[in-house]
Amino acid sequence: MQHSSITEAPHIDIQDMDFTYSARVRLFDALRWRLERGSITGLLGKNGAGKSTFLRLVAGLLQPHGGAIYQAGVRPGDRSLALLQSQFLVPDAFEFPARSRVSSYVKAWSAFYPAFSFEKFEQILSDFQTSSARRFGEMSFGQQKKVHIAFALATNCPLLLMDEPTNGLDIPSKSYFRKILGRFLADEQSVIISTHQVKDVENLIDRIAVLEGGKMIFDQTLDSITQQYSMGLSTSLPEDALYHELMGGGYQFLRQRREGETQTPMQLELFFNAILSGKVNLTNGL
Ligand SMILES: Nc1ncnc2c1ncn2[C@@H]1O[C@H](COP(=O)(O)OP(=O)(O)OP(=O)(O)O)[C@@H](O)[C@H]1O
Repeated sequence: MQHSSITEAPHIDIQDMDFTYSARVRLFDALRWRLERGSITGLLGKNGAGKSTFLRLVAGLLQPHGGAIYQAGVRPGDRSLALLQSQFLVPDAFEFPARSRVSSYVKAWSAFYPAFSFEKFEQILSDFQTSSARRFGEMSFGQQKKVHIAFALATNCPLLLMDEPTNGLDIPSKSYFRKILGRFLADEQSVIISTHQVKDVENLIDRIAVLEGGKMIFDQTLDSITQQYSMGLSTSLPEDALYHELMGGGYQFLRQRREGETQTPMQLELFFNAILSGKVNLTNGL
């Protein structure tokens, strides 16, 4: 059902969405998911789980074949001007015009985004040690990706969708990426970052959503996960471990948090592997 008030509607509301690229393979099957405003969500899933497709559906670049998607109460597939001005997708693959200078490209395209901040754009590019005086044709893929990320943040759109944004970034730039998002996002903005490189989004995201087998099989905030579960390293395997991995001479384990026990830090990769192992019945938050 379409929401009557845009401000009351969840930021994203996906109702029994089906999607398929071919008659043989159904990629999403009655997928349900809701996202309230103001979080940085890590959209996790194995290669081919459908993360890029999911972001394109949320952005309205693809249409669901069954069910419905609402973004702030409206269907993104209708591509209304108000919706296009309120979201920005950083795709995994892109091509900028090689002969254009970054500055002239940004001047032209920023006109579509009423809240665009040139100051923010220049600041982020400078933090990334990249200059808007350069032509795209002279820049590496990673440098062009930095322009895309800087542009996305400078739009000040309420919804930012980023498909594997750290692909192509070197190690210092990955760390800058995390700092920049922490520094330049407003509280009410929502960001969805898809990745299969879980470590890249550690200490950045505040919730995780996991795509697997055509559904969103898990969605919870990191805080609620660490309230329920303890993660750590031990030379002997705790009896109550729900999941473990061998690590050096010991075990990296996940178990239910015991009463009164201090919360342990989130170990994203371990937790993601535990979800995908299918061996543990974690509270999925859905
Ligand atoms: N345009 C297309 N036509 C047909 N099949 C496609 C198309 N795009 C993607 N697929 C298939 O849909 C599935 C999901 O692809 P998608 O790129 O959305 O996954 P992903 O989770 O983003 O993968 P990765 O982590 O490898 O980037 C894959 O099996 C892929 O082969």
